[in-house]
Amino acid sequence: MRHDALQVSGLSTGYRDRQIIQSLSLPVFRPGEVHSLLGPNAAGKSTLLRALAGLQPATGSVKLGERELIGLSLAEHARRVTYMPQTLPQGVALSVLESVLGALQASATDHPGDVGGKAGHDADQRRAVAILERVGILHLALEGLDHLSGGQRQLVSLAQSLVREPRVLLLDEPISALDLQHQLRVMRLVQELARERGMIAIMVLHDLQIAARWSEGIVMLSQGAVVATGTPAQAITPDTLARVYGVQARVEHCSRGGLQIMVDDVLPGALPAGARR
Ligand SMILES: Nc1ncnc2c1ncn2[C@@H]1O[C@H](COP(=O)(O)OP(=O)(O)OP(=O)(O)O)[C@@H](O)[C@H]1O
Repeated sequence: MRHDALQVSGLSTGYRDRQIIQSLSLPVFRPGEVHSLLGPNAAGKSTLLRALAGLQPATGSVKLGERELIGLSLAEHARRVTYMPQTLPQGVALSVLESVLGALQASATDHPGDVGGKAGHDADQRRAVAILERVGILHLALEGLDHLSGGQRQLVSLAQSLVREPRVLLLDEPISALDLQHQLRVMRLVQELARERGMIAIMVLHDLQIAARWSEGIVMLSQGAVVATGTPAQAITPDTLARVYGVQARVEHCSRGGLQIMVDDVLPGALPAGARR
């Protein structure tokens, strides 16, 4: 297994008529770590993840170890970085197991040593079943994707990403549709897999409390720019919450190392978070 760090520097990206992120640099992401990307609506979080995944044009540098990812073909990029989108596409007539197998086979070139034929097929089946089991949805294996609830679809999307065993996993609001128990299970699973595989996980979250509990590092983004980085305690402070979200908040440090975040009010004169000033 390769254990390379991810280094983002001078990254710019946006859409045809509008630059969203301008020359953004981030602290190094190390193998085995979980990081959270926070910020208000429209801050540019998804745009940044999609640029890191090679899904939209960008300039600057995104290096995994010594390898520059910007400019790689989509297939080459996808061999190293997997992006879990906010939603699964609708109208796909596949079972859960078939969709996870499909995700694995689409990444077949990641594993050039893999055997083909029946042995290869059996190995893929075992791998898909194993990931369904770890995500806790093996009982849904033969269910059609279009018969699933929103939360179940989100778990399938996670399984499709994890089965590819990427070196960098980018998750866009992976727990937004999940109940409390599933939120905890998913965060724990991502942390475990990051450590087991030496994978770098970067996720967009809106729940600051969860981000603080499960992340080694935080990146706080506002209007396409980095406002704060560091450990949860360094990055999530009353000052950064006021600047980024326009709220008056208290942050208390718990004895078990977590943060307790209490939002008391919207600051007087604050624009809706994310609105351009
Ligand atoms: N396909 C697109 N074409 C043009 N502009 C876009 C496109 N997608 C997003 N944007 C714009 O880019 C900006 C950043 O959007 P982005 O989706 O990255 O924000 P975000 O931080 O992920 O927000 P949220 O928390 O609401 O999901 C927004 O102003 C949005 O309108």
